[in-house]
Amino acid sequence: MSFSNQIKQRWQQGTAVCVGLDPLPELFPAAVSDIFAFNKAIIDATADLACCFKPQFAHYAAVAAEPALKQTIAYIREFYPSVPVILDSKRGDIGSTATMYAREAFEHYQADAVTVNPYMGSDTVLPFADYADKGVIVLCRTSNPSAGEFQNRLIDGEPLYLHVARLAQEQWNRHGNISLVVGATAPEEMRRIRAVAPDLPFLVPGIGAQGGDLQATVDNGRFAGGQGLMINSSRAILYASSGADFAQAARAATLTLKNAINQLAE
Ligand SMILES: O=c1ccn([C@@H]2O[C@H](COP(=O)(O)O)[C@@H](O)[C@H]2O)c(=O)[nH]1
Repeated sequence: MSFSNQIKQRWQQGTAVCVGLDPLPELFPAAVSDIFAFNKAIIDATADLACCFKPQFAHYAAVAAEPALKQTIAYIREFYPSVPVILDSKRGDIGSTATMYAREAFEHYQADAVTVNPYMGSDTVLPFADYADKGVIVLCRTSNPSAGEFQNRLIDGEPLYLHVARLAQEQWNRHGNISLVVGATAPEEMRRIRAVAPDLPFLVPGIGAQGGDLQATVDNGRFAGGQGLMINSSRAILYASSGADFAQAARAATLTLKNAINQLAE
């Protein structure tokens, strides 16, 4: 099944929570031996509540744990095949290299979707978008404090992030597989992006540890008919407890977020 249909199915099952898998071994409880063991416990505790999982690439590459990343994705695909995996690697490069990055995400790691940095232009996005069944999640308006330095700069009277949203909606979405990254920390920008891209799903980081506004995210980000959001939380779920009960605490944090989103969407 395509990434787009997998996500729609998870929305219909009542969840919009993206569980971020950002392992920080220094925060692991003493009894946890390695990254895969930590991820497996989190995945087993949250899969039925999750719309998708999002491992962030640098958290693995920085500690030479690419095999644990591959093992994590393979585990989700084998035991929870209805929950898609977004590889958050924010790739972007000239076309020939972008083709290799697309192979890395979709063929080597077997991810269902990947985050892509579009700020080098269309030819950096299209090699990913050519994988029609895979999701391509384009950075549009990011959640970090300095995001506006470039992304909010006006070009022809409109902020740069809106040009990205329009290209995504009108030119890159030939296979219906494009989504946008829109940070929860920028609710007004989110409202403007939704007006330009009425039917592109949003991956929304910034809830939880970054203090984004959940009510504004739901109000400004969802489709006119509801749904449309993959709301990520990483540290607030993974490190909800540093004790032996970390997996149960992660489940409780995921359930709280899922219920809060559903309540706010009513
Ligand atoms: O604009 C962006 C794009 C990606 N991220 C990533 O999302 C998670 C957020 O983690 P929290 O612990 O929930 O803050 C992390 O992997 C970032 O690399 C983002 O935060 N903002």
